Amino acid sequence: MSGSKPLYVGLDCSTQSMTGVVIAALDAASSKPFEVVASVTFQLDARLPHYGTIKGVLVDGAHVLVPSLMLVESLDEILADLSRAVVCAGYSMADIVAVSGSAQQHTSAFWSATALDLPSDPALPLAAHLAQAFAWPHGRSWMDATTTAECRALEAAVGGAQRLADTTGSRGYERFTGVQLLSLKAALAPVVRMSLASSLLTSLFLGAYAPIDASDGSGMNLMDLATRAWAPDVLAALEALGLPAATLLRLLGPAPIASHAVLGRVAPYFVARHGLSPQCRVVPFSGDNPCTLAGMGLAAAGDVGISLGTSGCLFVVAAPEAIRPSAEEGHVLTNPVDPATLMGMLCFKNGSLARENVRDRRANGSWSDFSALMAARPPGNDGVMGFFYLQPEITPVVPTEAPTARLSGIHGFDADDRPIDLLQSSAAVEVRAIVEWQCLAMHVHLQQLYQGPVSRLILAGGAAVNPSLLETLANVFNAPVFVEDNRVNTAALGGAFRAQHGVACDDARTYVPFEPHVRLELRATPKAAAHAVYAAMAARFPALEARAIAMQVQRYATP
Ligand SMILES: Nc1ncnc2c1ncn2[C@@H]1O[C@H](COP(=O)(O)OP(=O)(O)O)[C@@H](O)[C@H]1O
Ligand SMILES: O=C(CO)[C@@H](O)[C@H](O)COP(=O)(O)O
Repeated sequence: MSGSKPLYVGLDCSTQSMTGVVIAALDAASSKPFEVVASVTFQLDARLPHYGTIKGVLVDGAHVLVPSLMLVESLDEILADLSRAVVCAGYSMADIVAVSGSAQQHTSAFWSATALDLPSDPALPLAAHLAQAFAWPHGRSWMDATTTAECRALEAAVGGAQRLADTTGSRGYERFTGVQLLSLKAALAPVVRMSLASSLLTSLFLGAYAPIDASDGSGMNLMDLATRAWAPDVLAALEALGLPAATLLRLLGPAPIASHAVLGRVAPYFVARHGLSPQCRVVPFSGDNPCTLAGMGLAAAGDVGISLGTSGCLFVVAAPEAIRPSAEEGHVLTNPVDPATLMGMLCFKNGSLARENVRDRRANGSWSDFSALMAARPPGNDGVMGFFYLQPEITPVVPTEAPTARLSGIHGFDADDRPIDLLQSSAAVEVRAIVEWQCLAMHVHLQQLYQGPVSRLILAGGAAVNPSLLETLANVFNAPVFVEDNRVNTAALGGAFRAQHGVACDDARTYVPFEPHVRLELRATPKAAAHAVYAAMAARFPALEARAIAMQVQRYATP
């Protein structure tokens, strides 16, 4: 039976999980602009154990990899789950007007076939049919940090880190595609085309290699932020470093496409296998952070979005004249729902997995024990501060030639800034230290990227349910904390909004403003006394962070 309302699908293929959300657009008379009719999710490790991933990735020496077929299979699986949920809700998959979605940013896949060929038999799973379609079984994860030398070489070849940032929105970053491809330059012969995780999913839906969208394209160190085409001077610099521009352009495909474009209709395979309508439109997938921004409806000046997924990412929307890409840290990306504005972003790698490390060592693997330990110490931890580089960190950029893949360590300081061993402190001290460090790092580094006021924080991601984390963020930033009130994955919801927005733009044959009408729920409010404590800690933070990093660099330099 058809539910008769138009449906839009948003998927989110993140580091550890795959999620699907279906929304129904409601008519103008309704008090709500949309309703969530289905929402399904699974963990990649548990659902697809044959790929052997741990928390969504494979580690091979210093490299962090993602099996490309796992991404393919996760699409087939989530559509099967969604189709059951949609029918249960009284709708049909044929009611879906458009699909779009989000994927972990920067993660790559390398194709070997000249054209993407989907199964003609709908009974055949996608992954079985595409088993030979990739030049290598694994692409590089966004967590791969092995390309520090390539970052510095590209920056130098372009004319400096600031020049690369001014052109592409970011200085050289290890996980970005341009430097990753540079490190692979000697091995690229069998590769016909590369996709980001986002454009891989778009390609599957279309049944043909899809262009990369401009928002995920701005996280590659390859796209000119102003023209939204592949940057000629970066291509020339890469050629000078031994990666021919012709090879690169073959791999990348055409210039990035506007994130609100409709690229075509779903391939017949999805009609026959999953019951989608042959008229169902495909709007390009984008990165999970741009989609989270869309799902939060982040628009007002002073709104700061924070995604607490595997990584921790902050973002703000700014007019181009109000935000300058920095050679120090952070990224400027295009806004997936508004071509006239940009998205400033900071990313921290030591987010959820670092907290889990402390939870497992100190709190019996239990988030409620973790919160109880937090509550056992006062805000400010009596002056104790920690720095938890359990994996090579993205922010701040380490000012050294040392490969960041090898920099790691936990560093503690007492109230007088003397080094202490946090592993020897009480469980409560270490638990509070990691949470306060993460919140302070976000606050202090955001000020480097964005100097405007912060009127509210809007949170998303798996850890946005943790009350002690939300309370600490409110107190550190001195701002109320909100979450989107549908209690579904915000990146997937943003994908569904983007599918709907793409259709509106397609129907109007022009860009139309994005109006998500998101409703937010207040979850934490700042307390003046706690904020005063954190303001004093924020003042100590830069010098202690520099000391922590210097200790790591020294450790690396000492054989
Ligand atoms: N109650 C909780 N408190 C803190 N963190 C949590 C809690 N529940 C889940 N998480 C964190 O959420 C993370 C997963 O978030 P999610 O947004 O699903 O990740 P991704 O989108 O990167 O796959 C887990 O690694 C876990 O540490
Ligand atoms: O590298 C980045 C952003 O630049 C990460 O944020 C990835 O996009 C992974 O996202 P999550 O799985 O943590 O949501």
